[in-house]
Amino acid sequence: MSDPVESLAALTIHRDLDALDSALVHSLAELLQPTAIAIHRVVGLHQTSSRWSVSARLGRLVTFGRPAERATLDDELSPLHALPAHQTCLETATVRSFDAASSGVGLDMTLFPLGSTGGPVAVLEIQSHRPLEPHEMQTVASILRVFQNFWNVLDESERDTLTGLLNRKTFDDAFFKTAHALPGTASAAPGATGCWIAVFDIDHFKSVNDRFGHLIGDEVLLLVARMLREMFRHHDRLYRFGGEEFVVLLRCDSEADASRALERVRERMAHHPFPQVGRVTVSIGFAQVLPGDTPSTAFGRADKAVYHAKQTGRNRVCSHADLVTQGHACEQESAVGEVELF
Ligand SMILES: Nc1nc2c(ncn2[C@@H]2O[C@H](COP(=O)(O)OP(=O)(O)OP(=O)(O)O)[C@@H](O)[C@H]2O)c(=O)[nH]1
Repeated sequence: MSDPVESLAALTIHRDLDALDSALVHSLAELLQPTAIAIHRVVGLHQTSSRWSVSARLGRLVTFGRPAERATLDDELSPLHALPAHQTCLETATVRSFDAASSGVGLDMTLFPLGSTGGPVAVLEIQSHRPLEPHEMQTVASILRVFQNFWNVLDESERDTLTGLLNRKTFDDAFFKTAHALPGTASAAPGATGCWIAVFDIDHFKSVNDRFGHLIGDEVLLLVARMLREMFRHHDRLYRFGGEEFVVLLRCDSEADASRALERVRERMAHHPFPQVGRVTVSIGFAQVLPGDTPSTAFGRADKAVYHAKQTGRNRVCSHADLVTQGHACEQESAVGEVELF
């Protein structure tokens, strides 16, 4: 077993949550030399719609007697009950160990709950040809305590305090990661889907504050954020950019798919009875993220489209591509460096 202190030092170099999960998996793999190791995170807001998503994995992880695939779309992720031992580990927040005969995967398997401030949110799975020794279990538990504290600090720094959505500060990094993996780019993964950026702006929000007060205004912002989380897939990234403006990075196959998803959100919002306030509508502008875009060029196009939606009646979804076709905007707005970086 290599040095646990070195493992902790390697972990705490990272400032990115995805990288932190991978670093944990790598550190523990070096320490324990297991057959496979993975972190299963719970995604989705509600018990019924929650699913497992493998956020980091090393080795040939076996589930149900076959290698696990890293699924990318919500529909392809397993519901919680598909991994009953993992679900119990999560719900009881206890470490669970299985020998090769009882694990269901033909190997020894140990499951550790991973918590956040609100309770367990993930399970660390270690598969090996031998049971973990008591001193190894103790070392893993200690590393996980540091990992979780560090994860919580990073997670909090990436989120908007009112809504819990990602904050603007984290947008650029996520944008560049997405833009570098777009279909047609050198680093695109096989089967990569396109990406659209959408800007949501609540209509006449000042009048909500003026008529009902800031507390009710905040409540509206919270409800809008929750509806966005419910209506987008877990791999779509949701941001509050401040005030009543929200931004979504949306993975879709086509402009028509993006438009349909956004139209669904607009419509649901417009029909939702907001307590005390009644009807609240949003204007939405969207644009395809193109290879070579910077965060500001892509945002600038979506922002132009949302401005058009406001000018033409609000409670509308407008595409920048349509503005170009109709002569309200020009394609050159995609040129890198044309819009100032924020
Ligand atoms: N309650 C609350 N209000 C906020 C917050 N941040 C910004 N606001 C308010 O959001 C309002 C935004 O108003 P405007 O930018 O004039 O836009 P609008 O009234 O939504 O009008 P349109 O966008 O043109 O439909 C302002 O009154 C801000 O004070 C917040 O965190 N909480």
